[in-house]
Amino acid sequence: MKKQILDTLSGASIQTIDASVLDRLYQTVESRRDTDPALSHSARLLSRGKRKVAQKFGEEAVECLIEAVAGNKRELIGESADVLYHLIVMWVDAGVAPDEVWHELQRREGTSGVAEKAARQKIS
Ligand SMILES: N=c1c2ncn([C@@H]3O[C@H](COP(=O)(O)OP(=O)(O)OP(=O)(O)O)[C@@H](O)[C@H]3O)c2ncn1[C@@H]1O[C@H](COP(=O)(O)O)[C@@H](O)[C@H]1O
Repeated sequence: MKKQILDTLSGASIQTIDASVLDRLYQTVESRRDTDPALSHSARLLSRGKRKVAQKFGEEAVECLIEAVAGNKRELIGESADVLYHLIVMWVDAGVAPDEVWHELQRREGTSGVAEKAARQKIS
């Protein structure tokens, strides 16, 4: 995935980071499946099962929204990274490949959420 999603302000210079970092993170977590849980946090989480993986994602999401509501931008960035990491662990556990999510996002591109919701309400 080549789309640039984040411009990080580091000191005086702006460093552009590519969203392929998420693809690489997925590959890394996937590769940890059979690693000794003592050596890898991802392996430890995955070994604890689906419920624990989902619980950790939920906890990180709550921590993220707390920082957003408090208006703490720096903390929100850190918590967002935790959420993305734990979401990826949940994808690995569930057998969802990042490409499947990217395709879904691509499919939605250009469709206004307002129009999509209105169309759904007409059907039901
Ligand atoms: N992005 C992350 C990342 N973000 C957060 N964390 C870890 O997530 C943990 C969250 O801490 P918690 O105390 O909430 O979790 P916990 O220790 O399971 O505690 P419990 O609630 O279960 O008791 C911390 O140990 C963080 O270091 C991460 N661990 C790994 N990664 C990435 O995953 C890659 C592989 O890591 P390993 O699997 O450890 O090799 C790394 O190179 C990183 O790129």
